[in-house]
Amino acid sequence: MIQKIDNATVREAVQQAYERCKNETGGKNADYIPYLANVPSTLFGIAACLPDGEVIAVGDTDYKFGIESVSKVPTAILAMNQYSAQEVLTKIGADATGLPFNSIMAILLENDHPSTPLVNAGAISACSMVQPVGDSDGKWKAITGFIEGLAGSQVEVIDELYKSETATNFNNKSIAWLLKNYNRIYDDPDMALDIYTRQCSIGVTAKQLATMAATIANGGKNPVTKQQVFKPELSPKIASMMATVGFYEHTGDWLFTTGLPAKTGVGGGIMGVVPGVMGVAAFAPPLDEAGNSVKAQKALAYIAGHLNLNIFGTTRCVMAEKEAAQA
Ligand SMILES: NC(=O)CC[C@H](N)C(=O)O
Repeated sequence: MIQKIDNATVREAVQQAYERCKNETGGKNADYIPYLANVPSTLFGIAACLPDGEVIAVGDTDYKFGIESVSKVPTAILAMNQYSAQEVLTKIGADATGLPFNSIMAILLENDHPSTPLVNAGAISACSMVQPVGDSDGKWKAITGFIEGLAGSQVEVIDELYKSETATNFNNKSIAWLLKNYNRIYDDPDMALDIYTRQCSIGVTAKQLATMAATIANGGKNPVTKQQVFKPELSPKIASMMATVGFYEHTGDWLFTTGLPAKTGVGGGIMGVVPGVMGVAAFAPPLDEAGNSVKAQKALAYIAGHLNLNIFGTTRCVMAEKEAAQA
């Protein structure tokens, strides 16, 4: 069955989600990265980006927060776009770990395999793959340029966050060197780790995350700038990775509840992709024990349920305007 929705229905759902969730007090800011502990816990914003380029935004959607693990998504797409989906599958993998994002045990259990670019190990490996190999500045330009293409606007590193992460990323150092031991780092390990740490420290707004998600949902074509950012065939590849591991050890619960491929970050952001339909995002710093924003999960779960966005559902949601424009 097809269910047509229009921009006004989405606006209403976003507003309702905001009202329903704004007083939610569960969770706690990440504190293993000192900067994140000090971000105001009451910040809350929701955004959706539609195929015609309209960005719906309610709450603190212009606040720049640390993108953190949501950055694993653009870098995974970039690596697939530069090489191929198959090569990323062979060199990194696409398996859910069912374990925390920074798990060393997952690498050992997967028999030397980073498993997926959407956990720390695979993300550091993906950073090592990004071309030009051996050129830190060139890699950084490729990554930030790619994120800007997806978001349709500029991004920059939050310096204080980058310093804070660099001073405390001992576990990630172990991951980078363990992967080097297994020949799963395809450039200098310290450089790959630095690129990873820097990409996690990029500041983004909920509006930018929603636009990034919409570009993925729209087959790599940014609905705001109309620029084709990556090969269309990579959209289902990245959406499947987000669906299988986007919430780490809570991924099954999330997917069961919402049916929405999405990716979280310990900065409090969540980016959700509704393939062929739209991008949604929410931001609120307090996290659950797996490192996923409590309020942002509630808000997006409400929107997904209300608009029938479940990709496993028997009712397929489509934008009415889009259909009319195509007719
Ligand atoms: N889940 C996350 O957002 C983790 C990102 C963080 N920079 C880390 O590597 O620990």
